[in-house]
Amino acid sequence: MMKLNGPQELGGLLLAGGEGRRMGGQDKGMLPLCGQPLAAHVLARLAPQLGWLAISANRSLDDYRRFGLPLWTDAAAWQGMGPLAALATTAEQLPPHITLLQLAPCDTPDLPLDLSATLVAALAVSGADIALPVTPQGPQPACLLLKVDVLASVAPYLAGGQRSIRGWLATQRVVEVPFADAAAFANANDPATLAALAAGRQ
Ligand SMILES: Nc1nc2c(ncn2[C@@H]2O[C@H](COP(=O)(O)OP(=O)(O)OP(=O)(O)O)[C@@H](O)[C@H]2O)c(=O)[nH]1
Repeated sequence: MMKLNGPQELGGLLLAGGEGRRMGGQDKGMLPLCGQPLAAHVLARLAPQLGWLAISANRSLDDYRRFGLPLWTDAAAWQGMGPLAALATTAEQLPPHITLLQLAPCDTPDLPLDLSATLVAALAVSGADIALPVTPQGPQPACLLLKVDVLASVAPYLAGGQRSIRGWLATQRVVEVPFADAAAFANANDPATLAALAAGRQ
């Protein structure tokens, strides 16, 4: 069982429900990196930062269940609509004591260990509702931190025919938070990047 050492009200959601087209349709979170599934690496980076953690996945459910965390699939109404489908579903599943939610994709094994604390601090000083990490390579929307109140706006956004997480962010109060280390956000979207991450660990 994973040790969750962060503040009680700070939850996290591992986004693992994508189709992995650039990875030939494989379930990225379950691909091995140094003998462990990619998702296990991400969860190990997140758990010390958070008080609660859940997984959003649409296949390999028996494998994801082994992490011993709450697990749900995208609601039928939002299937195939991308990461916002996970958020629309999560809005209905979150325990009430969670007020802040950290997102992370299942394919970023080197996330900063101060990711959530940095984003929480930025939210507090800015008065924004969402803290968006920005590295020298650009914004990292799959790693944002949000106040759970904003989740209520996701289902209407999807119902209006839109799917883009960047488009949804444009409707929200967002503070951009710089992270200098782009490599910490490297994600194994395709076989070459996964191979490079593996080579970097040898
Ligand atoms: N729950 C859920 N998660 C998703 C969905 N689409 C993408 N994700 C997750 O969101 C994160 C970012 O998405 P991408 O990196 O584009 O992943 P992907 O869609 O599997 O990959 P490509 O098909 O190659 O674009 C990944 O961790 C995905 O697993 C979805 O429809 N539902």
